[in-house]
Amino acid sequence: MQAGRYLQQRLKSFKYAFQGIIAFLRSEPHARIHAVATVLVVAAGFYYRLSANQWIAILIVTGMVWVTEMLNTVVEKIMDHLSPEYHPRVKWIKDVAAGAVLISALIAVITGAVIFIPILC
Ligand SMILES: Nc1ncnc2c1ncn2[C@@H]1O[C@H](COP(=O)(O)OP(=O)(O)OP(=O)(O)O)[C@@H](O)[C@H]1O
Repeated sequence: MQAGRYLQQRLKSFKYAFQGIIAFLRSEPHARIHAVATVLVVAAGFYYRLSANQWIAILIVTGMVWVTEMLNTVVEKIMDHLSPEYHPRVKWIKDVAAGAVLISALIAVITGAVIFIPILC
């Protein structure tokens, strides 16, 4: 009985998490750009038969970009909700969150270049 209830709760949590991913994809144009980029990179990975290590690198940096972008969006929404008017502290919070996205995107681009440039040249 207890185990059944526990499992039901976990399944509900998964459902809410999936609803969050769908909400993010629906409402954020950035998310759709990431989705297209992810599909292209994965297709290129299969086409060029990447090694296991190359796949691991691609998956880690791709995941990093998605996670930082989603958390950055959450930070923006929280701040817009709590403090819609201009405030230097809000600027700091949003800029640092955007900086996290920029770092993950730069690392992803560099990793992609390290993997795909030797294959293409
Ligand atoms: N309430 C605010 N107070 C101070 N600065 C803000 C505020 N809102 C936005 N900013 C500044 O504007 C920048 C962009 O904020 P915004 O919330 O529009 O994000 P964005 O990157 O344009 O996101 P999106 O494109 O998803 O709307 C922030 O990084 C910050 O420098």
